[in-house]
Amino acid sequence: MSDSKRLAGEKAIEFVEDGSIVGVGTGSTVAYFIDALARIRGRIEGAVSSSEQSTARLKQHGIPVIDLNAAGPLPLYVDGADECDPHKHLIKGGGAALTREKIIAQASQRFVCIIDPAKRVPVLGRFPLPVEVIPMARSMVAREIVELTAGQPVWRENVVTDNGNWVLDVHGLEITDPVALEQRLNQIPGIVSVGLFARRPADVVIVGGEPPLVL
Ligand SMILES: O=C[C@H](O)[C@H](O)[C@H](O)COP(=O)(O)O
Repeated sequence: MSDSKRLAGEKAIEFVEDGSIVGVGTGSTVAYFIDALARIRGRIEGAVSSSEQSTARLKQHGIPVIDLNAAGPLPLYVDGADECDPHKHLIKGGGAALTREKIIAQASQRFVCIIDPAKRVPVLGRFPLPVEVIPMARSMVAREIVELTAGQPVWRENVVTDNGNWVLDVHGLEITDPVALEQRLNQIPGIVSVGLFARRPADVVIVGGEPPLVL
């Protein structure tokens, strides 16, 4: 598993443009991408980071971390996923970094998603859908989700996001229309962001293996 994550992360380096600022996601697969990026750090201007975790790793490698507001639109965003369907729609947020990830994905011209083969599914939903919520809205949002979907929201206790918020994981979904579900959930007050990347899916998916598969 970790070998396929490493192979996916290393393959993504081929998408990095010289002199650019690279958007960097979060997670164990991205950690391999950051390590590979370190080997070419002289060729890039820096990185925009989606989490404190990735910022720490980038800095350890001496890669300059640049504020998104100072960077403008990015040519490339590289990130992992918890699930990926055949339309490159994703579930993300297993590491609670979904909101900043979504912001950087939106700011990027090309989103390259790096996954191991186990992340590929025909229909999203086996992995519980993460939803970042403002703490005071947790119970209300959970009730709304129960009313709106067939899912069961579970509070991810003891987890506080980098933005100071909480996470609900919605179990038992079979997401046949990810764009519609993302839109509907986004309308509930108190939801900061939904870990569905359907309105802005990945552009390229790299599945780690020998050789890696580029979809
Ligand atoms: O919040 C975390 C991110 O969305 C990750 O990209 C996702 O959880 C996949 O992580 P990993 O590469 O560790 O499986």
